[in-house]
Amino acid sequence: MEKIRVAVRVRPPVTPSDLNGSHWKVDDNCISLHRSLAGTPLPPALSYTFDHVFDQDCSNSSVYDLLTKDIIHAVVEGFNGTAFAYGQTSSGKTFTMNGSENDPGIIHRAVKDIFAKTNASTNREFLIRVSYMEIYNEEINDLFVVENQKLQIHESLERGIFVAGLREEIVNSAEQVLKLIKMGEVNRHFGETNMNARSSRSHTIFRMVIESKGKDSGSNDYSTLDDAIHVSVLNLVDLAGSERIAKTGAGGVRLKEGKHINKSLMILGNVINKLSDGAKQRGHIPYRDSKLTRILQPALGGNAKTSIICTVAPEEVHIEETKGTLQFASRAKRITNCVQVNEILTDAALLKRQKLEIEELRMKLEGSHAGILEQEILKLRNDMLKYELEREKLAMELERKSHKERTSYQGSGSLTQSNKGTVDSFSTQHGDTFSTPTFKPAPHAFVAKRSFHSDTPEYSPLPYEFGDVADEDMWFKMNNGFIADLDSICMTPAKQISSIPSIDKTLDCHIGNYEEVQNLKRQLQEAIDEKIKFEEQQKELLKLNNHLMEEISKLQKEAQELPQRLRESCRATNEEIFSGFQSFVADDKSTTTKLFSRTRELVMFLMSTFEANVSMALNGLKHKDEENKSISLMPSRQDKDEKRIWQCNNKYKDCTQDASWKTELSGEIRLIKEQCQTLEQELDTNNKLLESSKARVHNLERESQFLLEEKEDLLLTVSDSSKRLASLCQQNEKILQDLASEIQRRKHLEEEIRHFSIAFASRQRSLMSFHCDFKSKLEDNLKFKVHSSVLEGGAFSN
Ligand SMILES: Nc1ncnc2c1ncn2[C@@H]1O[C@H](COP(=O)(O)OP(=O)(O)OP(=O)(O)O)[C@@H](O)[C@H]1O
Repeated sequence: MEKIRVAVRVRPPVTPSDLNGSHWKVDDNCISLHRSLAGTPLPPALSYTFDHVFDQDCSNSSVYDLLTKDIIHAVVEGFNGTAFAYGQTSSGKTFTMNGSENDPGIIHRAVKDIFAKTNASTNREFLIRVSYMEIYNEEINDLFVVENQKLQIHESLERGIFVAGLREEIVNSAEQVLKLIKMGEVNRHFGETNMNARSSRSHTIFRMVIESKGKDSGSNDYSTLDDAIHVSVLNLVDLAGSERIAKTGAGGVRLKEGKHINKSLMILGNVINKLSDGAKQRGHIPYRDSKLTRILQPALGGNAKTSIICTVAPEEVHIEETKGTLQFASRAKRITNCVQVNEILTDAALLKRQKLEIEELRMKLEGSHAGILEQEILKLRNDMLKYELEREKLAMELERKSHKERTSYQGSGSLTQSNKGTVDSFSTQHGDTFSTPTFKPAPHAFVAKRSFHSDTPEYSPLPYEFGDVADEDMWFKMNNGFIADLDSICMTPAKQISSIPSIDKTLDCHIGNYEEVQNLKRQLQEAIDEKIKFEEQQKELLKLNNHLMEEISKLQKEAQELPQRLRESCRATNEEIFSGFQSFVADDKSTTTKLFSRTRELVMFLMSTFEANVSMALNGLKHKDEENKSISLMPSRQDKDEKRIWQCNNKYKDCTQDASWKTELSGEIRLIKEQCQTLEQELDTNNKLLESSKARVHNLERESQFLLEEKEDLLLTVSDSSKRLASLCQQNEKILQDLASEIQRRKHLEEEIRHFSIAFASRQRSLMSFHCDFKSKLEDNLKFKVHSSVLEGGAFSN
């Protein structure tokens, strides 16, 4: 987390006479109001502290070195950076950003510095692209290509927020960039106002995208990650200045520009206000309310190192604006950004990183569960070898003994019938003499693959019953194709092992078992890997889902706020117009006052109708045609005049009957003349007032036209937002479906792993029990042989 750096710069006074009369005092990093407006008391403790405060003697070079240089250097290292100038009109923003011939500004110095840094770098190579745009009357224009106008802002996961269609020039020297900037400046909107002979009428954003990657070292060392590509963006912004229409004397085009400038700066102020509230209280940040805040979104509370230079004018007339700028700067100071290097991993770098991760995971696994498993497998393998050796020993012993017997039988002739009977009866008693499962000689299907010799078959350890094995298919799969023909398992009549398996064969058998165990281990490892992969995928999908949910809730909130905002803006304009009227009309008894109060009523009516229409339109209701209401603007003047003439005529009739009618008549005529004159004068004034009110009505009409346009814009935004919302909902649903199916797959996989483990354990068990069986049978057999030889010995001696 990193705080936005904020500095204040005081411009030198325009006229030298103001030099000693500055109301602001700069003291180190502190600026304070030390003299109030003439005739007003000094407000208590109006003092502000910032990262830097530059007084009027400060040069652009100091501003750059102290405020921006570090950010520019960080941009070369892969961090995003933004520097912008904020302040009222004519306070010195353009001077700070662009500078002059003798004292180049921040943009010029940043460009030079970036190329000096990149050229000096020995271990990374760079690709630099530049673009230059302006936001004029809330439309984005490309300053490199005049035809590229009204560009749109888009957002994507890969590129973040970007302006579609903006020309980006690949550059390789500072001189080339400065030339391009000069070309761009020609297309920028400047205009003359009362405050500034060359006032910026648009916000400009000069952007440098710096990509870099490590120079190929040819090393295969996975511990270095130099293959990662850094992509950083530097925005150098010269904002248009806030202005009071009364001061700038703007009208026509300038007025329209001024309104757009003020509106977007007001939204910037709102964004800064919200961000300065702190993470908990801030709620929704209205970045989308203007193109400027949308483009600067990463710089305000996002992933960028940001510096703001707030420029102020020292003159007494600008005290209020200066206070406003300082308050803006104080709030901006509280904002923290979350800064990190922007890395893109190439395939090679990704491979390196993944190998490292795999290596780490393997080590972790080896250190935990896998180690235990491996040890268990080794122990089992040793036990198996031990059993095999014992079996061999017994078999050899048996063979030796039977060989001895055979030679003794051959020497002594055939057995007597009775002896034979004893042997047979023993055999019958035990079923098979050696009690080993052998195979029907004909189909010879069981354990075909594993047998090295058909006459000395090997045995596949069959589970006792399939109930022990969780899944039959899994068991067959595990058995590696050794399909058991269960019918073929039977106890054949006594069949002696003709020869003892050679040491080599036993070894082969061990190798076979070992390979099998290895194979199983590998399968197990693969299953675990796949499980981990699915878990990661699931995590990513969950992340994406959360992000989309956030977006949706943001859009919903915005859609809810729109009608309210529209209503507020209508009301504000209304109030502004009427307060203008109020100030215009001094005498509230004159005809003009009456006229204006009628006009006010009319406008109020128009505004409320407009407001109602807007809310109806926003609610999606159909506007019902209202009956035309005729409103008379003025009280009927004709009626009054007729009344007056009628009164005069009556008087005249009376007077003719009077003797002194002549004197009275002349007096009356004089009076009428005077009245006529007054009326004419009044008429004149009224005509003038009418003219001016016509002009005002015209202005009002223009205002309402603007409002209508704004309304249309807002409606368009609403419909766009709804469309986006719908598409986001669809996307979200799809992702949820994918997520569900992934979860299902994972469950299957886990189930399979479980079955596999059960089957594996059962197989181990059956192997062990087989060996125990085999061993006990051999021992029985040996005992029997010993017994029979004892018997035979007895018979012979008899
Ligand atoms: N620090 C400074 N030193 C010398 N002259 C300055 C300084 N700051 C501003 N000026 C001069 O003041 C005038 C107005 O400055 P500038 O055009 O930069 O203001 P601005 O804030 O960009 O205004 P606008 O918002 O209207 O574009 C220019 O003539 C400029 O040269």
